[in-house]
This record gives sequence, structure tokens and C-alpha cells, in this order.
Amino acid sequence: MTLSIEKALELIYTNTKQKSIKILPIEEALGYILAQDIIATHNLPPFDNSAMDGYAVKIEDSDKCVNVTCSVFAGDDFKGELKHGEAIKIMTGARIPLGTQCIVPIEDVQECEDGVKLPDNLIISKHIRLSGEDIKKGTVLLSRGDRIDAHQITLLASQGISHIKVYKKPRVALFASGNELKMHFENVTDYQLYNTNTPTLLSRTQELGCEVEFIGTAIDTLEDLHLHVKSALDCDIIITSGGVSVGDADFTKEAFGAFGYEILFDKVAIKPGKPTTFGKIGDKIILNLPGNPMAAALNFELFGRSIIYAMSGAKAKFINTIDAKMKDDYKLRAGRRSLVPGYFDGEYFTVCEQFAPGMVSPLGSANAFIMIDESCEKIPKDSRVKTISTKFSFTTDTLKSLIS
Ligand SMILES: Nc1nc2c(c(=O)[nH]1)N[C@H]1C(S)=C(S)[C@@H](COP(=O)(O)OP(=O)(O)OC[C@H]3O[C@@H](n4cnc5c(N)ncnc54)[C@H](O)[C@@H]3O)O[C@H]1N2
Ligand code: MOO
Repeated sequence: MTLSIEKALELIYTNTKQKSIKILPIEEALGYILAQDIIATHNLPPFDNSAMDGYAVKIEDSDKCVNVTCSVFAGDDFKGELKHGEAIKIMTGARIPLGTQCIVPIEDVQECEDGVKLPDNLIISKHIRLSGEDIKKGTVLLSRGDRIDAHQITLLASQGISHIKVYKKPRVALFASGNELKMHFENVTDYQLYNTNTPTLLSRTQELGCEVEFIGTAIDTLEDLHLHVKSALDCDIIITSGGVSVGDADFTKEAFGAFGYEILFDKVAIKPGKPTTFGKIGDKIILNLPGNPMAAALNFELFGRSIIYAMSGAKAKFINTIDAKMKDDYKLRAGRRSLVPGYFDGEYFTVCEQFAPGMVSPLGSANAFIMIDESCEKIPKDSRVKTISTKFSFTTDTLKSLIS
């Protein structure tokens, strides 16, 4: 039965279990998904401090010449107290001396006989960074399901957190099938071509934070396919390409069948990508993509990416879109949801000049695609479309419609 994309994605999300957890030092946690909430254990800044190199002074000394008694540097444990008629020279980040009411930047004072002449417009608390104004002890800094990027590591380090609980990365096994295929490091003859799907999926799954195993390229025999399936079964997700159509050498589903393949869908109302197949062997998730390179790549972006997000433990596990305006009119044949690759420049979406399911060239220039509703025959220039990025990960914690 041919399934709608919505139903297919629902089956993916309901059948994919998230990974278990482990503990990692934060310097190794980049790209992982946090498996705990992080609560601030202390204020940041930890103490009131100066935002400027300048002078710690009292408001009532505005427009006066004051004596500079000493200097305080960041990292000093200065215990003295500021008195009327005095200034303490202070550096950015140094703890504010007791009795300070504001900081005057160095460039705002003039030298005078007894020290420095203060301006006449002093404002209470000016240039003082208050303890806790950035982070308050007890607040939730990061939540379970957040993806750890460089700036999340900033927050963790700011709290002196050395180890965190994360979800293990999904382990993906990849192989392609086809007698005509050779690896990029082999020689091809005039009736063969290079396997481009597996290197593509290998790179993309790595980009998406998976640990990846490249099993190889199978020839179109059940025996060789069985060998490849067996080698892939110790991973969490197996993604294949090719051999899912109705040709006499399309054995992929049959080969998985020998291992107890429970197929959850094997036809989707989408163009390209109709024969995309999804299912399980025990708790292993299987995605069989069509062989045609552009079809495989774009269908991976919908189904493969959703499997990875669902397994990753990420809170924002649903693909999200970015609105764009159509650069030009675009006409198409109605009847099936169509995936149309193109380039999103931040404002406009330009459809690739030429594309077809079996091509690789559109993948080089496209950075996004749009999924067009089956009822649509024309998208006018300047109309709004929802682009699905293939270069960035825009995700959301609520399921959104992806259809333009
Ligand atoms: N009678 C029908 N024929 C086809 C149908 C159909 O419904 N009825 N569907 C078509 C559609 S749609 C697709 S998509 C393809 C999918 O076929 P397979 O998944 O079985 O893929 P293959 O036949 O193995 O290969 C298709 C095409 O792609 C090239 N290919 C395959 N793998 C790779 C790879 N790893 N790297 C580069 N190129 C690859 C292969 O050489 C073929 O040209 O079936 C249609 N037929
Ligand atoms: O729909 Mo196939 O997946 O044309 O290329």
C-alpha cells in the first residue's frame, strides 16, 4: 500500500527508540545530545566586578578631584574599602571593593593635582557587573534533549561541570547493491559506474552525529546481500540503497526477509522515492532507499534524518522548514507529492536548472528542497514556499507540516 509522507514519518517516530545513555567529559561531548538537565550550581559572575578598566568611586565625589589609593586587578582578593574622597584604580573583571558605588572608565577622568578629576554625571552601579546577572544559581541552564554545541560547552565550563550524561550516538551501517556499481577507488569499465550513494550517506550520517560503518557494495545475489545484512546487524540503523524496485535483480527486501524483516512501509506517495522501504529486525531499524542517487539523497533527508533524530534523544526531533520566496514561476505535474531541489539564498529559492531522480549533479548545487503538495500545478514567482535544508539542521520539538 502506498503511504502518505505524514503516515510514513509517524511510523518512523513511533517505531524508533531513543538510545541509552553514557557519561562523557565535556571536551568530548560536541554533537552529543544531553541526557540530563543542568542546573546552575553558582552565580555568574560569582562576585560583583568591574566591566571597565577605570576607577571605583562614590557618587557624591562626582566632579571632584580624588586621591587614587591603590590598584585592584582581576584575580586579586582585595579586602580594602573605598572611602569618600578616594578612588581605587580597578581593572576589568576585578572584584568591586567594598563601598564602591560606580566605576568610571579610565578615558572619562582627567589627571589633577591630587589624583584624578571625576566627571559630574556619575550614575549609581554604572559599569558594575552584578553577581548572578548572567546566570543565577538554581536556574536550569540546559535541558535533557539539547544538542551540545560549542556554546553549550561554554555554559557547562562556566559552572565547572566536567562530565555530563549524554545519549549514545546512533550507530549506522551502510551498504549499496548493484552489479553495475564499483567503489570510487576501483576501476570502472564502460558498463559500470561508481557507487555514489554510500559515500554520500556516509558523510551525511556523520554530519548528523552518527557513528557510521561502511559495509560495502553488494552484488545482486541473495547470498552476497545476506552477507552484507549479517555484517550490518550489530548497528542500530541499517541504510541501504538500490534493489527496492520491481526489477528481476531487485532483491533487497527479500534478502532482509531472511533475517525476520518486519516491513512497516514499502511505498510512499512521493516523487522521487516511491519504493522507499522502512522496517525493523528486532530493535534494528532498516531504511531501504531507492538506488537513483538524487532520489536516495532526498529521501534520506526526510526519512533517514527523522530516524536519526528520533533515536538521538534530541528534544527538537522533527524536521523544520525555512520560508523562502520563489525566485521564478515553477510548473509541475500534479498527482504526487514532489521533492524539488534548489538553492535557498536566505531570501529566494531557485529551483535547480535540471534534475531527475537518477542524477547526481543537482546535489552539488542544491542546499535545500521543497515538498510540493499533490494538488499543485504551478508555484508563482514570489510565492512563499517552505524549504527543507540539506546543509543545516533546523528542527523543532513540535511536529510541523513540511508541505508548501
Ligand atoms: N517497472 C518499474 N520500474 C521502476 C519503478 C517502478 O515502479 N516500476 N520504479 C522506478 C523508481 S521510482 C526507482 S527510484 C528505481 C528504484 O530502483 P531500485 O531501488 O531497485 O534501484 P536500482 O534499480 O538498483 O538502481 C536504480 C538506478 O540507480 C543507480 N544506482 C543504484 N545504486 C547506486 C549507487 N549506490 N550509486 C550510484 N548509482 C546507483 C543504478 O545504476 C540505476 O541506474 O526503479 C525504477 N524502476
Ligand atoms: O521515485 Mo524513484 O525514487 O524515481 O527515483
